[in-house]
Amino acid sequence: MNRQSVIYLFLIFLTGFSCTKAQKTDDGQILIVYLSRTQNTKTLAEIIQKRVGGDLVALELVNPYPENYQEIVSQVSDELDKGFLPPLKTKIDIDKYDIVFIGFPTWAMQLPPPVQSFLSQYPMEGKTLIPFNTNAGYGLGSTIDTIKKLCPKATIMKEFSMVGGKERDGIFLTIEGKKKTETELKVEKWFDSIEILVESE
Ligand SMILES: Cc1cc2nc3c(=O)[nH]c(=O)nc-3n(C[C@H](O)[C@H](O)[C@H](O)COP(=O)(O)O)c2cc1C
Repeated sequence: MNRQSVIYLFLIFLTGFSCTKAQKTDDGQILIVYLSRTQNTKTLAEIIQKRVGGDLVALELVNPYPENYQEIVSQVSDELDKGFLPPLKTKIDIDKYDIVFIGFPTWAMQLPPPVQSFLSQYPMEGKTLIPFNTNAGYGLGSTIDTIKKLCPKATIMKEFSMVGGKERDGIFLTIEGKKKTETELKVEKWFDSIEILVESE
């Protein structure tokens, strides 16, 4: 084995080592919380959890949204106009966590009301907040700005965002098969850029 191969193997070992450390979440250090309707953001949340460990929690509402797409669009638009924060069924012992991944779809180019409820309830003071998002191709809209406003005392890291479903066009879960594998690689690159493994140790 030449010197280059030895260094390469050593780097793989190091990566594996830090990954294992990051996955030690018995102390409940990492929370991955998400809102998802057609499972794209949920799948992304699971990919993140597979990589860093931590507790995975879905945001659930006291009064769930309608199944029908037009009805949810109209209800969400109304809630956003009024600044209504829907009550959450999900309760979290937030003090247990230092690092919080927050996952959400873009809704009406804004942060979905349930995620606004969550961050209003838990403003993440002193925590590291890492946003991740799926959308129908129109991007993040004002979501990150709203997160910054709701969490002025959190350290907010660079988000991960990708195209998920297009429910309006009858396209639901798309992060599966080849696209899921590609997403895993993109998430890996994102981790390299945000150095989460270094920060979480
Ligand atoms: C009420 C509602 C509003 C939406 N508004 C937008 C939007 O403004 N921009 C966009 O790109 N996608 C929009 N979408 C599409 C979702 O962001 C996209 O399908 C996302 O991948 C869904 O994530 P999920 O599968 O985790 O629910 C909207 C979807 C819903 C249900």
